Amino acid sequence: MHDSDPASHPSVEIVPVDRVCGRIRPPGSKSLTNRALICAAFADGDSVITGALRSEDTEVMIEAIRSIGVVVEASDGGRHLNVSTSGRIARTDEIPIEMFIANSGTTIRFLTAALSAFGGNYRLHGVQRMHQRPIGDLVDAIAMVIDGDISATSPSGCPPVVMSSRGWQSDSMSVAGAVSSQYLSGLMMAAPIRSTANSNLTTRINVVGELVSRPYVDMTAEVMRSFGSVVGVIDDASGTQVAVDIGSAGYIGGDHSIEPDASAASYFWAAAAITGGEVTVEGLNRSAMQGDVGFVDVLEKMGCEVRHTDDSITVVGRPLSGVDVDMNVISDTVQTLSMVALFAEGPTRVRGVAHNRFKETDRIGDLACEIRKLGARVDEHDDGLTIHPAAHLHPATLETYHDHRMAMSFSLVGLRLPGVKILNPACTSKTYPEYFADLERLIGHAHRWHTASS
Ligand SMILES: O=C(O)C1=C[C@@H](OP(=O)(O)O)[C@@H](O)[C@H](O)C1
Ligand SMILES: C=C(OP(=O)(O)O)C(=O)O
Repeated sequence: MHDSDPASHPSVEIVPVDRVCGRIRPPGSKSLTNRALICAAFADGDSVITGALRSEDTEVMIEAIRSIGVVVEASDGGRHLNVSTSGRIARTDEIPIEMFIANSGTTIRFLTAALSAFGGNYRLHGVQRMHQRPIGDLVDAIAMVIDGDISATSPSGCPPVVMSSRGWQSDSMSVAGAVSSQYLSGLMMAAPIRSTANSNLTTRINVVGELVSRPYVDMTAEVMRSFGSVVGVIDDASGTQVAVDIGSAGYIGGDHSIEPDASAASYFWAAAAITGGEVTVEGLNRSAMQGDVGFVDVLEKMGCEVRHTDDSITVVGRPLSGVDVDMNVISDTVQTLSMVALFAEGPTRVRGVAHNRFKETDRIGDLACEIRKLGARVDEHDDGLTIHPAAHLHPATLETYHDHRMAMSFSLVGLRLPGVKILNPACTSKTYPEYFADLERLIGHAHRWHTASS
């Protein structure tokens, strides 16, 4: 193991820096990689995915589709994927195929929907936390259309998911969207799989009630279109109800390139913001498919200067003021923003993210708990939190709750405050195994890796 390999160290301490300045291209988007893998796995013809993310969340997706006969060949450190299905993908109606999906929400939600449309016997399970993360609304939606049985077997409708399916037998379905948008995205991507098998009709999916994290649904539609699908996302006149129509055409294999991950980029933009530095993230622009590029708009509102080009977004740190912001559509960046808030003048109120309690950990309660250890006051609300910056923050040893975004966010405080130790830094492997190495390269010096946890 390498000296600075997070896996060999129970904690890491970031050595503060004056100003973070530089350019960086984060690894490929998790959300785009896993969508492309689903579409490619069920496509007619082979696909090539370039710029893909290699991390735990994409590896569990790749292993799962391999288990139904899809051939995935990785090269260039996992960034280049050849996905081949022709004549190999098999549906088994006998022994259930076991799929281990660790704690990847996208993988379990997208696959549950896709496999229910494809048909066969499956059991999808993960780590302990995955068995506490909801999937009941998706399972209920599928139960209404499946020719077969599906259930979520942990209390409160959580995985493992067990299903025995001969496909869908309806062209119309409804799903709730208040807990996660991944249910709708999963059903959307499943529709062409079912269409090729069973139907020449358009599939209509109605969203019942609120839909969180909306940009991910538009991303799903865009990726599907790039695989030949005809998709319409329809907002009613009041702007509160969403429905999706998906044409009967199946997926067609082809070449797809993946944008750098915008949620991962948020840490680097925030590093510029809190140190008065200047960081350019390459490979992203205002019209990226990922809604999380909108994080820079919040930094701009706090006082930063933001510059956009066709192939980059730069943040220049300036004196920061607190904001009152609804982060429903960019909820993966709440932890990043909370760290920026600690260095702003005046409080920051984050709204609209009640669904953050259902992610890798409770990203409201657990986040508040760790921020308080640094000496700041935090009010916890049902839908978010208010952070009151303290005149003097103090060093602390911070828990990460097996949540990659906790570890990556806490590294930001370490850029300004000596003595911040982050426990279990290896948890960034869920979406960004090289995070600490990339941060080191950007700031130009090494972190202190600890062999004891405190
Ligand atoms: O569809 C996706 O790729 C994602 C949707 C979001 O989840 P929710 O819809 O549960 O908010 C986001 O938090 C997750 O990291 C990725
Ligand atoms: C919430 C996340 O992931 P998922 O829901 O895909 O596990 C995340 O990456 O922040």
